[in-house]
Amino acid sequence: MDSHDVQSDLKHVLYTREQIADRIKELAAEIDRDYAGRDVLLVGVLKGAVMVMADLSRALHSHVSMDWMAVSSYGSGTQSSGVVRILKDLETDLLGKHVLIVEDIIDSGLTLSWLRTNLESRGPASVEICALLRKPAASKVDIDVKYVGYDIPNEFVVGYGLDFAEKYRNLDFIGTLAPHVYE
Ligand SMILES: O=P(O)(O)OC[C@H]1O[C@H](OP(=O)(O)OP(=O)(O)O)[C@H](O)[C@@H]1O
Ligand code: HPA
Ligand SMILES: [Mg+2]
Repeated sequence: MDSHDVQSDLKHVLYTREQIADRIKELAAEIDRDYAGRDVLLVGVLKGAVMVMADLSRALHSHVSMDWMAVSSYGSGTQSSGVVRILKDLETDLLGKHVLIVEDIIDSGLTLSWLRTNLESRGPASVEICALLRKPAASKVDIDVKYVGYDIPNEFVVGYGLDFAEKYRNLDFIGTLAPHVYE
């Protein structure tokens, strides 16, 4: 195949679309149980969390609203800069709301640690986190994450919303990137 063949950029598949769908249904069942009788505001973190948000929200039976925030700490590299910038803020007033932050991945944890503190300062009734992936070995800060899909090894992953230099977000599975792509 030519140099645009996506498969040749990947080392291996970590989770298939079926595995992701099953895990998201399990997380949704937990969330429905925990938030029974309460309205939830899902806050999706653009752009990585788009796929998780779309599938998780449709697997939930609770009443939910959705809003979006865009923050950036990575630019086009594979290492977090640690400097978080708000690129787009929420449109919703968080006062008295039960907020559930929806993320694709916790890597260093710097993005979510900063975001949680930021949202907690806006007077919500509660703030919890749901992240599909977490890399325990890469953690630079302790964060209390209530819902985690999978703990994964410390390798750069792409697909299902996750990018490398804005590519691969549209893959319907999660895979690890072959080193030749970023070295
Ligand atoms: O735990 P951390 O080390 O902070 O990394 C995790 C964050 O980095 C990625 O987003 P990025 O800033 O690349 O933006 P994107 O979602 O638009 O890809 C990812 O979607 C998380 O938001
Ligand atoms: O492993 C990753 N892949 C894609 N985006 C990311 N942002 C933080 N970690 C990652
Ligand atoms: Mg990214």
